[in-house]
Amino acid sequence: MKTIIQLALDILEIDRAVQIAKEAVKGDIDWIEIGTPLIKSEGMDAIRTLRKSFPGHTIVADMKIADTGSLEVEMAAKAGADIVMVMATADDSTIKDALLAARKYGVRLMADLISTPKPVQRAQEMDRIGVDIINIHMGIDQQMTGKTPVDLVLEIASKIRANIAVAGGLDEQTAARSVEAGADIVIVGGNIIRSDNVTEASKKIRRSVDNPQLNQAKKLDMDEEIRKLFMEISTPNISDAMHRQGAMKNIKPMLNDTKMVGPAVTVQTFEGDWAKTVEAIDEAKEGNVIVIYNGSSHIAPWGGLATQSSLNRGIAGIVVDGAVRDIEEIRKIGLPVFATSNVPNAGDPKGFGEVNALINCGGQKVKPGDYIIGDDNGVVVVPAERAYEIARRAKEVQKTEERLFDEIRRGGTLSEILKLKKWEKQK
Ligand SMILES: O=C([C@H](O)CO)[C@H](O)[C@H](O)COP(=O)(O)O
Repeated sequence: MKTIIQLALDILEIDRAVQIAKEAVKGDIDWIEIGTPLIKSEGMDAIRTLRKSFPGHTIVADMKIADTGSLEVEMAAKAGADIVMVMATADDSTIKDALLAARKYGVRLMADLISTPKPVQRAQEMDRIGVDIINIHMGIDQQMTGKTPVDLVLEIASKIRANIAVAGGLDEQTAARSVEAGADIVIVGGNIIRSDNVTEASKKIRRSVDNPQLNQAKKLDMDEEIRKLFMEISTPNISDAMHRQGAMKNIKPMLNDTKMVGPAVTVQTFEGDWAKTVEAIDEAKEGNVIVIYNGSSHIAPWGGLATQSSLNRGIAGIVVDGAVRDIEEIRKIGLPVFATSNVPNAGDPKGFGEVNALINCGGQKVKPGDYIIGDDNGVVVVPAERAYEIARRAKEVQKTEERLFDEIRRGGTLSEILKLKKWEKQK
């Protein structure tokens, strides 16, 4: 059986959803899902509109039914859905009643295993009850913490007869791996709908599910993946993902077109004392960012010789809450340096302070190992324990913006496209 690609329209505005679906259909997706956010935003009219716009396509309504199974299946079916989704965590009575309604109105029932405590056991129960499709699903928030549905597909596929769908941040590689593991339907949202070229993104998923053996890229370890993601995204993307936490105040790049990512080695020093700052270079490992609190914008604890030494050690960059000097040499060396100011004066190597203490830099707490990302906008710090999650969330911010840029380039303004007035806080 040909693998089915289900496009998940997790978008709030119906016009944008229809437009994105048109572009995705050109890229050969099969089923069109009205995502839960769209249903919540536009109600059953979203199903009606997509039914009318795509008469030849299978329409899936991600109702995430948790109760009153029969009533909600009936609503979605009458609005034009061919497949209706129910939560596998719902009570068996809800699932059974939803199934009866599905049979009555000639639609199929898909059970979503999202947040199910025992997914293998629950998948078997859904299968016994007679649900048509079982969706092995890691929710968008779960994905941000590194969870993926692919391994579960392999575990469940051999144990049930129902068709298997899989969802949860799928891209070309994970879609291909899911097909190899036994998925019949791959559900893709973000990696198509937030692309600035929806048709091409859909075609890529098509190619990968049709030839899954050709799409087995090497899996990166967690640190490699965090670094790769942070290199691809901007500090504004990260600030958005952190709800405006993490940006350092008054710290500016000393170079243009600069980009820096790495775990922190921290230095606490006192005005103009450059002993610990320079010793930190020898303690740091390749790829680290040295983050210094110095507290003076007039006496520099950092300059050209320290920058050259850092380059030799493979250090990724330097951040100083304080001044630096030898700016021409720093520019020539090309290593990313961020500071509050540049001045002619250096201090003395007195030896006060500490390497790898908890410090405050640019108004932000920084502990050793926290991720430091710098670019032409400034510097942000991401706590080590949230690095993967924030990198993933910031990537989603970037993808959303890329798509919006594309829509604005075609004409219109940001507030028109987002229907901003409609979403202002109601009094
Ligand atoms: O069902 C979904 C989610 O719970 C939001 O409603 C998504 O449609 C599903 O996860 C697919 O989207 P991506 O994970 O962005 O591919």
